[in-house]
Amino acid sequence: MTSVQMSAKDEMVEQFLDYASRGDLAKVSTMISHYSQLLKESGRQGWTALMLAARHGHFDVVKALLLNGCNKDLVNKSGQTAHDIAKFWGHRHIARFLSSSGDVTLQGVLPSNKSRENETFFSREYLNRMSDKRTDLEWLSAKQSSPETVFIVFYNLDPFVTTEPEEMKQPKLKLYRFGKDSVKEVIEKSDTVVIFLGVEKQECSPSSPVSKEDGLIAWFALNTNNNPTESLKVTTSNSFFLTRPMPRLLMLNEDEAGIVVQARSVLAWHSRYSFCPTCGGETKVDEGGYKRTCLTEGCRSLQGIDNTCYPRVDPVVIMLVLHPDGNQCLLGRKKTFPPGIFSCLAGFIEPGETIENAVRREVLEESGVAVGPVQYVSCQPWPMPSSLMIGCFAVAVSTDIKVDENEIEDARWFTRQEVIDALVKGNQAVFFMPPKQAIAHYLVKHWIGINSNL
Ligand SMILES: NC(=O)c1ccc[n+]([C@@H]2O[C@H](COP(=O)([O-])OP(=O)(O)OC[C@H]3O[C@@H](n4cnc5c(N)ncnc54)[C@H](O)[C@@H]3O)[C@@H](O)[C@H]2O)c1
Ligand SMILES: [Mg+2]
Ligand SMILES: [Mg+2]
Ligand SMILES: [Mg+2]
Ligand SMILES: [Zn+2]
Repeated sequence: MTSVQMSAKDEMVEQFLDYASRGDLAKVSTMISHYSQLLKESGRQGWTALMLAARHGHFDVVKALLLNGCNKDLVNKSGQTAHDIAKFWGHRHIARFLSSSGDVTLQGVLPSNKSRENETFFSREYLNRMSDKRTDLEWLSAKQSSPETVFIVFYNLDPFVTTEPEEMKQPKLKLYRFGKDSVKEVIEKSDTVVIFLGVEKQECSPSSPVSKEDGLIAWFALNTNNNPTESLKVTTSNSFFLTRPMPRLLMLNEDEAGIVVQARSVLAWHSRYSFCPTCGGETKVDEGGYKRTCLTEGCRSLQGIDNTCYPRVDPVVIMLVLHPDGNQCLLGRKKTFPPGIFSCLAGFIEPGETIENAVRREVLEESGVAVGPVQYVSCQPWPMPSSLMIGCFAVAVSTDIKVDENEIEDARWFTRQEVIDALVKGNQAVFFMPPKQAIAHYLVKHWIGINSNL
């Protein structure tokens, strides 16, 4: 390392220690979020930031440093820990906090995450995808002409659904299951894309007829941009294309919601990527709809693994940011939300970014709040058109809010009680929650459910 680099680093450490001595929580948090190795640094006489914050009685800085994983057992050149220092200078609450076994650190604020998988709406897998069959053209073709095979139909990415008359008040929608003869005409049209979804898991459908060939009931989905109503042979009333999919897709039953998210995301990819993104040439649909192969000889997309050939999934972090006091959470609203709704902050993960860093960046960008520990909770495929919402809890290490008005309209800390009211009191609450099928709702409920005595 050159002397210039050395002095730049020394200067940064000195500044960090100075902020800790003066109790500047925002500056300390921002520096840690950029250079976490600062937590290990010490200055004159081996004093760390934790020791300096303890010396000067800055409880919030001590907490933030510990939440970020600072080692409280380090000693200075006089052999004192941060705890010894806090005690010596009479900051009893800090000494008590440092001697407690770190309860108020990560585990204290975050609900415990018992490693069970948390199921969200859209996440249930009703079908076995059988990806090995996607290249078996003979098998796919036999299944497409089998009378047991189920076809679901989309028009401009809206699924054809049906509802029972007695359920009309609060309709639970079902996918309309077409047989091969009903969709024959539509499949033959040149703009129609057909994809293979999978086969029914045997245990899910004990009453279904069993296919004669191999006992597997295959499902296919198709999308067309020309209204297919005339050519489809529909035998029931109360059946229609589900236009304005959001929020109406949330009325699907849970088993079929998982099928729709798979089908709609892949079909949306086909409708947006008609040509090769590498050379602009024509492509053909391969692998049961899970690949588009460029037809231009020598195209770079044909060499090695090329991700433009495969359907895309866009990872999005969505996070419930918890206040360091463990009793409030940060929610925000976009201008486009219906009046009164506040939700978890969210944002697309960028290339080369971890889930944790995306959470920290998006929260800082949108609300100005610095985040320390991040814990994964659950995820949700989201068919608008192909996001994977990655739900996390995160602990704030600074609490002042400065909203980026380009992204969101408002962000606030809500108390546990306000959140409980929003969940149970509806109109009398100070704000509204997103619908129960959204992972934002799930995260909030999970936080309340685990930590409260409800
Ligand atoms: N904010 C919420 O409460 C919430 C809740 C549920 C679902 N979602 C979904 O999460 C997604 C991301 O949230 P956000 O809009 O706040 O993200 P964001 O904060 O990253 O901001 C969105 C902006 O990011 C850019 N962007 C970067 N990568 C993109 C990509 N792959 N696709 C589209 N735009 C991209 C675009 O300019 C876009 O306007 C949205 O699609 C939204 O439907 C958000
Ligand atoms: Mg953002
Ligand atoms: Mg956002
Ligand atoms: Mg973003
Ligand atoms: Zn190409």
